[in-house]
Order: sequence, then structure tokens, then C-alpha cells
Amino acid sequence: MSKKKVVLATRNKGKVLEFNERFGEIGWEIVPLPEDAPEVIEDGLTFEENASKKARSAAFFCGLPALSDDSGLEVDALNGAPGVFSARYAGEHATDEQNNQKLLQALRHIPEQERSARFVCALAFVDCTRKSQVAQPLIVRGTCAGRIVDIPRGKNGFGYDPLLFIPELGKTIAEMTIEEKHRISHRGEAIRHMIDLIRTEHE
Ligand SMILES: O=P(O)(O)OP(=O)(O)OP(=O)(O)OC[C@H]1O[C@@H](n2cnc3c(O)ncnc32)[C@H](O)[C@@H]1O
Ligand SMILES: [Mg+2]
Repeated sequence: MSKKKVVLATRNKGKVLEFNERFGEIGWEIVPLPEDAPEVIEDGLTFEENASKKARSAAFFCGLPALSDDSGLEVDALNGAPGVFSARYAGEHATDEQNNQKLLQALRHIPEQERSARFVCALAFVDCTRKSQVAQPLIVRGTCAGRIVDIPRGKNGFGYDPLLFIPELGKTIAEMTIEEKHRISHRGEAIRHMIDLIRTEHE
């Protein structure tokens, strides 16, 4: 049987690496988002809303089913910020480094026991070959809880990975291999949920 082509609606290379190969077990061939796909304005109030917008836009543009990811970091001492603004916390085209520095600065007076935080990942899947799903994408969420360190640690991963320490494993996410991250991360959990959901949808 030929594989089902699904567009991965993201421009984030770190995410792309984490999705690679994960959907082979349900017979998907993941194809990259074309360079000329339209920019999506990520103005939703929730990760789920933004993920739906990104998946719908890519599905319409490519005429293929599309999978998208909207994710971010929620810090309790900042009432959930940066949240859906994680990518542009330090400004519209901020680098990971600038976002990390801004977060460390915002938390500089907060003691270790009050630095709890979590990564959240919402995935949306729009299958334009199934009419009902264009209006209502399949949506799942995964989370990964830890606490924010005061000095970045580790070189792996991307984004805020050097800042989130996972007490059970005694390291930050940037100190993990991609396999270790997949086992415990928000994105790993969301991908497992999405694969389960797609399997039940097709039963
Ligand atoms: O919208 P797309 O094109 O998918 O790419 P993006 O990088 O803009 O992605 P988001 O809008 O979902 O913003 C996510 C932000 O949260 C950060 N982030 C998401 N997942 C992460 C992870 O696994 N580890 C570290 N930081 C992460 C990421 O660096 C961004 O700053
Ligand atoms: Mg984005």
C-alpha cells in the first residue's frame, strides 16, 4: 500500500527533527511545508486554536492532509507567560537566545522552589480528504513539567530546552538525546496521543 502524504505545517527545524520518522508506523509520509506557503498569523488565545489555524492553512494551500504543532512554555510565577507568545517573547523576530535571556531576567528574583513551569504542545491534523475534519481538526495536547534553572544547561534540542530542568531525570531537556526527549516531552506525548486517535478514527 502506498504511504499517505501529510504536510508538516511548521517552519521550525527543531520540531521537524522531532517529527521525523514518528508517523511511519501509521503509514504516513511526512512532506515539508513548501517555501511559498502563506504565513499564518498566530493570534489564537490557545495553543489548540493556533495549531488548527496552521494545519488548515497548509491543508488548503497544499491540497493535502496537514499536521501542525503549536507549543510553548508556561511559567507559574509569570501566570502562565510566555505561553502562546513563547516564540516572540523578546520581540517579533526574537532568537531562542533572546527569549531565554528575557525569561531568565524575568525570573531573577524568584527562588528555585517557585520556578515551576511546563512545556505544552498542541497538535492539529486536518484531513482535507475527509470533509468533517476541515471544520473540526483532530486535536491533542501533551505537557512536560519541570522547573526553570538560573543558568542555561545543555546544547541539544532548541528553544527553551536549556532552561527546563526535569527533576526526575536530573537534567535539562537540552542535556537529553532526541530519544530521551521524545520519551518525556510534551511533543512526544502529543505525538503518541495523535497516533492513537488516528488509529481509532480509522478502525
Ligand atoms: O509556528 P511554527 O512554524 O511551527 O514554528 P515556531 O517556532 O514559531 O513555533 P510556535 O509558534 O509553536 O512557538 C513555539 C515556541 O516555543 C518554543 N518551543 C516549542 N517547543 C519547544 C521544545 O520542545 N523545546 C524548547 N522550546 C520549545 C519554541 O522555541 C518557540 O519559541
Ligand atoms: Mg510560530
